[in-house]
Amino acid sequence: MTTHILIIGLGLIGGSLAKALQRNSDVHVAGYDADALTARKAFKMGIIHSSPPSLEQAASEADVIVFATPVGATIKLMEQSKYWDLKKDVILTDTGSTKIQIMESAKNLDHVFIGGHPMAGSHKSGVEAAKDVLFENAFYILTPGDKADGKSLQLLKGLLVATKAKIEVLSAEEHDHMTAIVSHFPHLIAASLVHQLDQEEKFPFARQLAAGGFRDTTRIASSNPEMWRDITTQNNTMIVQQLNNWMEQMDQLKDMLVKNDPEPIQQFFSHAKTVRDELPIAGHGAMFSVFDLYIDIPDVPGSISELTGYLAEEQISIVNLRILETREDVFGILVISFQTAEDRARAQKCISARTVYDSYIS
Ligand SMILES: NC(=O)C1=CN([C@@H]2O[C@H](COP(=O)(O)OP(=O)(O)OC[C@H]3O[C@@H](n4cnc5c(N)ncnc54)[C@H](O)[C@@H]3O)[C@@H](O)[C@H]2O)C=CC1
Ligand SMILES: O=C(O)C(=O)Cc1ccc(O)cc1
Repeated sequence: MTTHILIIGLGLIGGSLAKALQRNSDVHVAGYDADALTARKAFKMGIIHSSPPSLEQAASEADVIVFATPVGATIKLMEQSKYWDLKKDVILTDTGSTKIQIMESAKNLDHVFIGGHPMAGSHKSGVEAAKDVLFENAFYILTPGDKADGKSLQLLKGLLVATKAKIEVLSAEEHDHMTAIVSHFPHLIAASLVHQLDQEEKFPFARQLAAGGFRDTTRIASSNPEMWRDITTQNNTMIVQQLNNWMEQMDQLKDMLVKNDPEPIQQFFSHAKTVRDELPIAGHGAMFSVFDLYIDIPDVPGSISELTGYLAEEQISIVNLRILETREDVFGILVISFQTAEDRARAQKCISARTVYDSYIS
């Protein structure tokens, strides 16, 4: 029997999920977006099987409904869904980055709601950025509501196997506490570092100097501002708690810097390095899994296309490609990201066999 899935919101996450869920046999994936052009694009790109004109009609035919909208819109849609004519056994779920407020809102619904958060993504948004491999090896958190039973949870988990994500069940509180630390608060710090650069008036040239470290640390400041407004206002209490801890730590850091004693300063960096270096590597417990390969390439026209050409010939797929702007001399560092460790190992072998460039894993 065909399982009818409706995805509401066809941006980066809804589009990627739609693509991945299509891998299931006997599913029909319908997609709806408030922006009609986005829905049309998603249909043309083959991301969804159908693009129904009426949300309520599509919802009434669905066995599973996924809210993949910004979390503010998700809460509004959940409220509206009370007035939709839904199937009795429908499973409602979402992809939002926050969970406490969404699960609070779910308590008012008459149907099963299982909160969801695929913990992979990027600073990009929109249907054009959707990829069926986005969630592979990433954690996919589920927070079942009080009406969810073993059967509904199993059904949803079964469909999500197609994403190749690692599914974990957590409480909404556990989820929001941990994501505040590893995801939400870092976005605020990244944005605040960029603000600090923007306020630099004496040396406007500093922007040109903003190189590797600054760019790495602030990449996520390029994320969608509306999405992060909603996340920050919903997970506000946990984020403010993080900010309080951070400010306490900054006071200690300031004291240490005013004393300017080299020993504790080195200790500060050394402890951070140890913890950072011991973080689980991508694909083995990390939130966002990409497998980066660093390649020293000469700064001459054609070197990137030469490399990517070799990888294409050996049918090794690339997820992302960037240049670390760290140097002023003749060599640059090209960072190529792969979906799996196996792809990265094959790429390294291919590069060492076919070029003279040094490649390494950080
Ligand atoms: N961007 C990321 O890296 C990640 C985002 N998330 C969460 O997933 C959700 C979606 O995020 P993205 O796909 O990145 O956003 P997006 O901005 O790429 O896509 C959101 C889509 O929802 C549509 N939309 C907005 N309001 C709507 C409404 N009322 N009805 C129907 N469609 C509506 C928009 O037109 C847009 O196409 C958010 O809740 C976000 O917190 C979760 C994991 C990662
Ligand atoms: O680009 C990045 O590294 C991200 O931070 C992506 C991201 C954004 C929101 C989430 O809820 C989960 C992952």
